[in-house]
Parts: sequence; C-alpha cells; structure tokens
Amino acid sequence: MALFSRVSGSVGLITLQNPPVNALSAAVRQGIVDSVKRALSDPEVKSVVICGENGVFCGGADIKEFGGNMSGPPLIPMIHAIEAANKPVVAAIEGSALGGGLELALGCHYRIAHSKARLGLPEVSLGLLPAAGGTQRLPRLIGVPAALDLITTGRHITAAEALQLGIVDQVTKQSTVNAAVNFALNVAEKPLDARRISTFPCPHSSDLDALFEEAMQKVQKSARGAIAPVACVQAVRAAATQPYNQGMEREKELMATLFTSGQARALQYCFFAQRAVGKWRMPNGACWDTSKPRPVHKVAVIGLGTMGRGILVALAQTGLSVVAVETQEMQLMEAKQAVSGMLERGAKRRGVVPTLHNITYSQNIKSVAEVDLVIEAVFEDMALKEKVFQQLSAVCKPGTFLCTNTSALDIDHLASQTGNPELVVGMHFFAPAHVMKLLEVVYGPRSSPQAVATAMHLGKKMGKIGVAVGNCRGFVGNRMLKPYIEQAFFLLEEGGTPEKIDQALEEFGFPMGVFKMSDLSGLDIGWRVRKGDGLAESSAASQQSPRIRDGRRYSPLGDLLCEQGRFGQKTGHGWYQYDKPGSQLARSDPWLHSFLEGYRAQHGLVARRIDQQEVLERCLYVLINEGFRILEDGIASGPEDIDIIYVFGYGWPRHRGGPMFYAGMVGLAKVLERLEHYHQAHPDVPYLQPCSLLRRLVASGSPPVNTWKEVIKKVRSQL
Ligand SMILES: CCCCCC/C=C/CC(=O)SCCNC(=O)CCNC(=O)[C@H](O)C(C)(C)COP(=O)(O)OP(=O)(O)OC[C@H]1O[C@@H](n2cnc3c(N)ncnc32)[C@H](O)[C@@H]1OP(=O)(O)O
Repeated sequence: MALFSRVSGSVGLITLQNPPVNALSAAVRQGIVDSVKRALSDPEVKSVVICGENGVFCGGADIKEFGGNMSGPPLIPMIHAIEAANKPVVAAIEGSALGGGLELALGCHYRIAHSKARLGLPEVSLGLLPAAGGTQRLPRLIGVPAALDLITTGRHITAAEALQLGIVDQVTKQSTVNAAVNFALNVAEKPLDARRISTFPCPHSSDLDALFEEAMQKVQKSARGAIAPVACVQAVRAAATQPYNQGMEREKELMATLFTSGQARALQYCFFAQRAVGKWRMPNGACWDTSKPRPVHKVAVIGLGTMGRGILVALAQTGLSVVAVETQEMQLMEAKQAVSGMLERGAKRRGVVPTLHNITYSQNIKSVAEVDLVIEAVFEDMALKEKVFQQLSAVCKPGTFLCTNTSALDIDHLASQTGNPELVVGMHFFAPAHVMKLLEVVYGPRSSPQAVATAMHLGKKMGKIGVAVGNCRGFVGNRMLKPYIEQAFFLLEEGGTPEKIDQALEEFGFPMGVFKMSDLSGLDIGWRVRKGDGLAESSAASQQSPRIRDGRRYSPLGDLLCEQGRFGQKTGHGWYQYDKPGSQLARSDPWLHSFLEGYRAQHGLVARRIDQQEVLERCLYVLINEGFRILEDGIASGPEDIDIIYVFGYGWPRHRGGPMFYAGMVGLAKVLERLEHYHQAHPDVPYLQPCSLLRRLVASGSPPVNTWKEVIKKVRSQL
C-alpha cells in the first residue's frame, strides 16, 4: 500500500507501506499509481515527495511475487508516469533504495538521501537485471563505466558515494522527509525538462567497443557461467548505443530470458535460504525465536595459528574486547605482527581506524578468566584440545561459553572434558577466517539453546552467515566432501586425470576443482585423518589389499603422494606442480601422469575415457546423496542449511543454488536413477547407494525443495 497526505500546504506526500522493507508488491504499486494520479490532479498540490515508512525507502520489487503470476500495475509505466509528471517529484531516501526501489527514485526528478542510506541495483545477484529502466537511466545519469560497475556487481553504495557519482542531489543527516519536503517547496515552480533522466544523452567515452569488450571479459571471468552479469553488460551497451526507447526494448528482451531462467530461480532461492538459516531449530524444538543469546562483551581466542589469527581479526573488527592467548613465544610475536597488518590493511580498505587496541595478547591461559566466551583454535588434535578444554573449564568464570574451532572433531567429547557441557558448542570457521562468510555452529547433544543462540549472534556480529548443525564426523560440509573426494580418486584410478576432472568441475562453476582445492588446503590434512582412522597404512604393513578397507573400495592414491612428500602448494608438488613451494599457479605434472600409469598397471586397472558428464554425476550426486543422509539424520534441519554451507563455504556456484536445490533442478528421479546405476557398477562403494530419504522423496512425486522439511518430518516421525 501507499499512503497519500498533503503536508506544508502544497506538498503531496506518498508513503510506501509494506514492512519490513517496503517492497514493491502489487498493492504498493497500485498505491503509488493511485497516489500519483491524485497528487497530479489536485490543484493544491504543487510538488510531490515519495518516501517509505519506518525509515526504509524501498527494498525493490517483491521477490516473493516472482514465483507466481505477477498481477497489479507494472513498474515501468508507473515510473514513466512519475518522470513525465508536470509537478516535481522528490524521492526521500532513508534506509535502502535497492533494485526497483532505486529505479523508482531514478524516475523521480530529484533525490535526497539520508547519510546512512544505502543504494544499489542488486538484481544481478538475483539472476536478473534492473529491468524497470535502471540499465537505461543509470548510465545516462552517471556515465557508462560507473553504471557498469554498479549494475554488474550489484554492490550497495553509501549515500556519500551516491552523491559523488551524481545519483543523489543532496545528503542530509537530519530528517530526510523534512529535507525533501523543504526541497519540494523550493522547486515547485521550476521547469522539469532537464530533470527527466530518460531524455539525457548517454555520456560517451572515446572507445565504447573497447570499454564493453573489457567489461564483458571481466564479468565472464568472474561470473563462472552466470548469465545475468553478461545480460547486464548487454543492456548497458544498449543504453550507450541506442535511443532510450530502443534501449528499453532491449532491457525488456534480456530480462525476459533471465526472468524464467533456472539461474534466477536458484539465486532467488539462495536469497531466502540465506535468511532462513538464521531461523535455526534444534531437533529438541529449541529455536532462534525462543532462545535468546547472552550478551558477550569480552572474548578470548586460544591458539594463534592461521585460523586463530583470522578469527582474532574478525572479532577485533566487531569492536569487542579480545584476549588472544598463544603459549609459544615465537608464534605469539609472529601472530601479533600478522594480526596488526591484517587489521591495518582491512581498516584502510574500509576507510576506518584499525581496532588494534581491542586486543590483549598473553602467553598464559589464565588471562581468559574474565571473558564471556572463548574460541579455542589450537591445532586439530583431540588430545591437545581435550587438555585446553580441561584448563578452560578450570580457569574461566562460571557461565563462560566454550567454543571450539574444529572442522570435524567430536564436540560432545570435548564438552565432556568440562564441568558444564551445556556451555560448549563448535564454531567451525573457514580459512581465511576473517574473509570467508560461512560459520558452522555445531551443537552437541548437551549444548544449551542459549549457547547456540550466543554463538550464532556472535557470528552475525562478525559478519558471518551462521548455520546451526548437529554433531557428527565432519559436520555438514566436510562430511559431504568425503564421498566427493573419494569419487575423484576413483575416477583417477579408472583413467581420469586431475586436469580433466578439475576442468569438469570448474566448468560447472566451482572456482577450483577438487584436486586444485586439495593442493591448496594440503594433502597431508586428509592423510593425517586417514592414518588416524587406520586407513592409510603403507601397503607393506597392511594385511589387506591396498585398494580395499573393511570390504569397501579404497584408493590409496592420496596416501602414496603424501609418502613422496607431495603435500600440495606448500611443498611445490601435489596433484599438480608449482614453480616453488607456496606458489599458486598449478601446472600439469608429467611425473603425476606416469605415476598414475604405473599405479594402474600395478593394480591391473585399464584406463578408459571418462567424460565430463560422468565426472559431474559421480562427484556431485554422491555428495548430494550424503546431503540427503544428513537431512535424514537430522544433522541439518533443512536443505537450505546444506545449500548455504556449500555456497558460502565450498565454492558451490551460487547460480546453481547449492547441492540440494541443484538436485531438485536436475530432477530427484534422475539423481536416484544415476546413483542406482553407479552403485550397481561399484557395489563396493556404499556412498553410491541411494539414501532412503531420496527414495521417499521420489516416491512422493519429487516435491519442490521448499517442502522437503515436511517430508523429512514424516520420515523421522515414522522411525
Ligand atoms: C518481467 C518482470 C519485470 C520486473 C521489473 C522490476 C524488477 C525489479 C527487480 C528488483 O527490484 S529485484 C529486488 C531487488 N532488491 C533486492 O535485491 C534487495 C533485497 N533485500 C536486501 O538486500 C535486504 O533485505 C535489505 C533491504 C538490505 C534489508 O536488509 P536487512 O538485513 O535489514 O533485512 P533482511 O533480513 O535482509 O530482510 C528482512 C525481511 O524482508 C524480506 N525482504 C527483503 N527484501 C525483500 C524483497 N525485495 N522482496 C521480498 N522480501 C524481501 C526478507 O526476506 C526478510 O524476510 P523474513 O521473512 O523476515 O526473513
């Protein structure tokens, strides 16, 4: 809806009313159309102000409407009518003016923004383009390079930047509506011809072809198969090269393709999934709206290796007071220097003062006695972590939450080392911890809802997307990664190469394939785990066949590389070779290829041609299958949790929505059929055996992903 009123005698005030972000639903559009008509036909009204209720101008089109039949007045004629009005219309921008919200403002003759407002055209992140004239008006207003930047990245900008670019006419720190009304009174009689952006010529640079060529190359490189950024460039090109009306036609044509695309559906699903994971629920029914976090003022980080340093930086940037403990003097000195550098660089980038003074460094664990929450980030070794938790339990004040940054270890076991297991949760950060957005908050059977709520709240403060998950080996992300990596090893045995397998995964949209990722994180990490599990025995010591463990197929390839000291990037050799230890550019390694040939010959394996489809089906469907098992086990409360973990922590291409959404797009019946096929061919690989939840979903007609929770509830209630 939109409310019309007359203020200051002659200003028609139109207030958008659709909490929480005044999205342009059908009712809001109807309200705007009616109010504009009323303002223009009322002789007492000399000028108009459009604002939003509750300090938010407008969060854009109502994304929830995209899935169904769109009704109500369309946006484009509505905005044209505003621009064509013979009375000045001023947008009063508070909070956000995003997407269709900014396009509405661009249709107004003037824009006044509050200093704290954020503006942007984020449609690209929803798989769309600004199709209510945004791609045609913005370049005419601020020039092609700046418009390309905003439209292809979708980034939100501050009011100050909007003023500098010429998007807004004035920025105020006072009441934006009052400022806009005063402004509207002043411009009431002014001519409007020079204020209609659609009539502006598009400012031209000397070499348009080169400019667009460069822009296209840039988006194609970063988009990894996403189609919206490419369409955005094409639409802006139309603004630069064609008259406004033709440009609008091109915008409409490009939008029509995007609007019904699977990518747009996937990205819009991600938008809502990202918000859904904040509404966490534990199997015992405790959830986000009944469990309140406890205030946290002082935090400690224990262990200042790579992960600890990243966590420390992310914490210090929140403004919290942090005690950083590292018992090794040398490591402490190095960490101090590294953390200061990271904080200074981060502050410079964000144009703020570095928060170095928030941190107190210590070598003594007793200095955490007064903190409200501890994040332990020592080496991934259970015995070491046990000892730290015993010490923490003894030195911390009563009620201190004890969190462990582990990627796989048993949270409940660590909790059992303390006097108050209900205060213990896992906080699984992803490297680099000050950059990566994902945080798995892991609750054990004894973790209290308040501990989960507090860790989730702290994560949010640190700028993370927290996903609450249950306690099992590898939690959600790494548990699903295991069968994925295993399949990649098997594909190598059967004739694949790291290059071909990585290429298939990168063409699918991952930033790097499984072998490059493995080289980056270090082959020795998995080797240590496999040794701990008694899997990576050298064949001489082993009683069993080198390719079988407990009756299951096993590939010792990763172990054999580690035995050669090939740990990946850090040693200069892994699945690829690197110019020197620490280099990042992976090059094909002839040694590896002859090693694979020798290995196959030794084990009587005949190499066959493996195509891209098989790589994707085997690696991705097996990972998805484990995702279904995780849902069945109640480790994740819904498919959204898994998808957000994969998109934000494991490089799953966002325009494919995450593994569980992708399974729905492919068709659950097809995923099931291919898993059955591969399991038949490899009966000694249990991960390929389709999970019963997948079978149940297929049997119940493959319902859409947003209804799976209901099916899962039924399945679980029958167990
Ligand atoms: C052929 C068709 C032609 C159509 C032509 C017109 C096309 C226009 C394209 C668009 O305008 S697409 C939309 C562009 N806008 C956005 O992408 C903005 C999305 N929203 C945000 O970025 C944020 O929500 C915010 C506005 C910055 C506010 O952030 P905040 O952290 O304060 O709140 P949230 O938790 O994110 O959101 C609160 C609540 O509101 C829901 N919501 C937000 N924006 C929209 C929206 N545009 N449509 C529908 N719903 C929206 C969000 O889902 C949350 O809901 P919940 O139920 O409370 O979780």
